[in-house]
Amino acid sequence: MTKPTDTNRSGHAGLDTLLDPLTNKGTAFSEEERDALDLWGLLPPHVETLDAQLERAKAMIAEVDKPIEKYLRLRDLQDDNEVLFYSLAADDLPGTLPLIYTPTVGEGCVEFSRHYQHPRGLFLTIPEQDKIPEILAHPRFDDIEVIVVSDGERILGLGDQGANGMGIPIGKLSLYTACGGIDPAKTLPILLDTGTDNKDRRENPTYVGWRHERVRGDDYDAFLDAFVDAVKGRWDHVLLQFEDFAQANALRLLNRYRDKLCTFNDDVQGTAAITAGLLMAVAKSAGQKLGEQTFVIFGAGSAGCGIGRMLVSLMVDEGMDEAEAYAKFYAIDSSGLLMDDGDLKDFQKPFARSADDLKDWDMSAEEASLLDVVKNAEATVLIGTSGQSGSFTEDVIKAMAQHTDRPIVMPLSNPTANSEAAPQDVLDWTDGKALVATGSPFDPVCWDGKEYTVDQANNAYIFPGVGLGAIAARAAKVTDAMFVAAARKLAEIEDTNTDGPGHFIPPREKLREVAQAIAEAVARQAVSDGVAQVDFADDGELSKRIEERMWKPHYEPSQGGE
Ligand SMILES: NC(=O)C1=CN([C@@H]2O[C@H](COP(=O)(O)OP(=O)(O)OC[C@H]3O[C@@H](n4cnc5c(N)ncnc54)[C@H](OP(=O)(O)O)[C@@H]3O)[C@@H](O)[C@H]2O)C=CC1
Ligand SMILES: CC(=O)C(=O)O
Ligand SMILES: [Mg+2]
Repeated sequence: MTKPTDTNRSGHAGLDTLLDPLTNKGTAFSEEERDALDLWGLLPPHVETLDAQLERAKAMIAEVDKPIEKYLRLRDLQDDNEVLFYSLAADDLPGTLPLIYTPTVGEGCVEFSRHYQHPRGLFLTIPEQDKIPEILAHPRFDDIEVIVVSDGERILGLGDQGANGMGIPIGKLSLYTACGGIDPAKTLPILLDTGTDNKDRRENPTYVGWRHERVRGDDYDAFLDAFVDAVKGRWDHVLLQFEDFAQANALRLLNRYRDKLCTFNDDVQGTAAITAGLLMAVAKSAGQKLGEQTFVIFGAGSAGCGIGRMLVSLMVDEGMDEAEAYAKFYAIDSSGLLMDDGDLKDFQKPFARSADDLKDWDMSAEEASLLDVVKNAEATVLIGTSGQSGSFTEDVIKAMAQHTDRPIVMPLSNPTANSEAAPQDVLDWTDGKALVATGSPFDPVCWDGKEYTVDQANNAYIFPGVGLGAIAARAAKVTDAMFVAAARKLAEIEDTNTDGPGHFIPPREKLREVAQAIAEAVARQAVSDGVAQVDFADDGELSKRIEERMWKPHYEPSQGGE
């Protein structure tokens, strides 16, 4: 998160080394290092290896039961010693991910203020807008390569968490390092504190954010512009990932900044790529085209419509006319099925249906429930990006199974409690016919006496690789084609297994290999799109350069030490 500086902050260089999580090795400082850094007395005498520290850290996490307690211990570890934290993540990625990421990170955000202790990342607030360039100018940020920024307004499916949303940029960047191999010293989480409309947060005595209603309109835009200008002015090249902005801002800000710097919106574009990648893998395994499916998107917001747009572009690549591809979709928001005479947002309009489309239905669009839409549209793919727990009910899922042998059900909302359905239920309701992928991790499901893991369709499969590829290529901007390249690569990686709920993307254990493979595809696409600002002699050099930049947790000899 921060770059160690040469400045002697506490007046004791050794103590500064211990207090900085990027340089601290704790009990692993050798005797020579203890001499050189004047650490004697500041540490217990026994010198440990990283492996021994790891065993102790694992035991410390294992001894508490609740995920939030494990999360808090892991966050403490990260703030104390990043090498040890990432060693632990590497040791058991599938086990660590649900703690440092969805679902537990959601609770971590809700509880963020109550547990706030250590500084990590930057809180930039509207009242201090003029100070942004000065704050970013500090030499400790010279080497930053990846920033994840949120304004905390749409944290997973948990709504406005204000400054508590900082847990998300921290969690996403932990995955950038654990999966994408980005050196933690080159990552910077940022929370733009523009107030919160969550009264519970604002009025809670422990709340650490700016106790002000959300600033909107021109003042919000001016603040965002000031921030983006400051980022552009500060670094020759940096990747800026927007995360968990509310619908009114997500796509709007993406369109505002996407041609100005290397930036993307993970909820819009990363989510689209994981969903499209998985659906392409399904189509490939069935020898079908995407265009043979009929899609219902339940939750026609940033993520849902982002998914729809990418699927349309892929169907057009398959040879379908664009209007015909849009006609494959039925999209629903909290007001119901999107209709062309309705009050729609611009990004929703291409997905709208006409009265003529519904002429054979027994009810009006206003009366049509999700069940009615699924039945009448004969949906084969049901995507949930609504944040509404349990909305894929038994009758909805059974209705799908009546007109397709292999209903594809994707309850993508996070965290787990907000999932539109539980995979075991979906399997039970369809006599094991449904293919299921969820946004948050679920326990393995059981069908016909066999246990199956469930694919996790989460943008964690995409953003670490896209980010790594974009910075390796020093991409001036992130093109849509780079996300399509990521989706296509994902679809290529894994041999699929159509048993039970299906298995179409690599398991979480392989997220680092996935990120590396995607990074190569993305960097290659950046070159062919003319946005790369470095040359690669050939594909081999591109792969080598990406592999070489992937940081692994290890201790460097400390200055003056061995
Ligand atoms: N698996 C993954 O990788 C990802 C999952 N997600 C998840 O997707 C969810 C939505 O995120 P995002 O798209 O950014 O949020 P948005 O607020 O942009 O979209 C939510 C959509 O759901 C609709 N909705 C809300 N309530 C209902 C309801 N009762 N019936 C029908 N539709 C409803 C909203 O309608 P309206 O606008 O009318 O309120 C809106 O269209 C979150 O839970 C998030 O965690 C997001 C990104 C990645
Ligand atoms: C995964 C993710 O980005 C979200 O739920 O917002
Ligand atoms: Mg998100």
